[in-house]
Amino acid sequence: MTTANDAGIRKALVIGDGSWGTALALRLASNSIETTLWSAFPEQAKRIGDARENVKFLPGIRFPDNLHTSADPFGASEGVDLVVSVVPTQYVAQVAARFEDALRGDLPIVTASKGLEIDTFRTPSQILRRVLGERTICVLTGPSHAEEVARDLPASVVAGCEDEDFARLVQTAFNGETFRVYTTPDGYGAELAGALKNVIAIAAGICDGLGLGDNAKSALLTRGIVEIARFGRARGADVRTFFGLAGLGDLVTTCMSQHSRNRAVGEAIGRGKTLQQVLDEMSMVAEGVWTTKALFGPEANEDLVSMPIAEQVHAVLFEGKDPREAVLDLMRREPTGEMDGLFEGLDA
Ligand SMILES: NC(=O)c1ccc[n+]([C@@H]2O[C@H](COP(=O)([O-])OP(=O)(O)OC[C@H]3O[C@@H](n4cnc5c(N)ncnc54)[C@H](O)[C@@H]3O)[C@@H](O)[C@H]2O)c1
Ligand SMILES: O=P(O)(O)OC[C@H](O)CO
Repeated sequence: MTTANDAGIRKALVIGDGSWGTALALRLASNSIETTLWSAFPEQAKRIGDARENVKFLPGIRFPDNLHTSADPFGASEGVDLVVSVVPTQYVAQVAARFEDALRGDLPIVTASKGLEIDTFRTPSQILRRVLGERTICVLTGPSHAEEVARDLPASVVAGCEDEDFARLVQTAFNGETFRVYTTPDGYGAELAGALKNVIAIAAGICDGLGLGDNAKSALLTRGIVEIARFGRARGADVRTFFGLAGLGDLVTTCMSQHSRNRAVGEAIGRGKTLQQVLDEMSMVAEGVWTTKALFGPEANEDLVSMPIAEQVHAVLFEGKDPREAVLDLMRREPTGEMDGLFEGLDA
């Protein structure tokens, strides 16, 4: 099997020192790539470097010798073969701007953020292209909680890029015995699926918080995937992507996992907390909150297809609707066909 070094990847930069950036940096380092984990905050870069562990966002995992830390965009970018952006979506633009002069013009980028920019409805890839200029971008996404990946528990993800050579390079860079990477040309669909599943995960958490049982949660997941796939199709994504690792796979993990921040936000709200109370208690990001907002912002509404679950999540999070009322409103809707409009006109 071709190794990352055989494929010419010897030095990597991971932008973003959260739990997922750290887990991905560890993954690259374990594939014998000299890796730098870049932090937006110098004191945090120093703290991680001194402790040889990301005590704040991924405690308990010791850094190997080939994993370095930095808060300097120029030093961190020097001589790198691979750049990975893992910044919470609302900060991608401002962080990318700090790398504008440091990253040479044609260097492709991997993005592993899962969200949508609130005011613009841009995906992380679109934000990166806008700030750093037109270039090849590969989306790395799928069911992958950092806490498990960092402990080398088996996981599978997908590397999505129209440039299939780059998707294969990314596959080689990250692939390993406990981390199996597939490729797909539908990077846009994979990125949309990864963002939208978080909205459904908040709804799943609300279900948990209200104690609605397993039938309700299964129904929610199944209707959730139909809903986000329909939206993806309307936006030009390949509907099949939503039934792969980036969509269904990640939806199941996020809706079921005790690690999921999005599910946890929903659960706390289902138990009676307000969104503000929940966010005040969190140091990590729950992207679904902002993606829900983006879905109902001016840039998304234009071709918003029917998204009944997302609509109710939006009403609960941002309009103070009682979650029990939201569930009732979902159940009282006019009965419809199960897959209406989803696969019409597609080849068998
Ligand atoms: N955690 C996971 O298991 C996981 C898995 C897959 C994808 N993701 C995605 O990865 C992205 C990063 O999430 P995470 O879980 O690594 O983060 P995190 O919640 O663990 O940590 C928060 C991150 O935000 C950064 N941050 C806070 N304020 C900032 C600011 N003003 N400017 C720039 N950065 C700031 C922090 O430095 C830190 O890197 C998200 O889009 C998330 O959806 C996370
Ligand atoms: O903890 P969450 O809810 O942000 O989910 C993290 C990942 O997207 C799971 O694949």
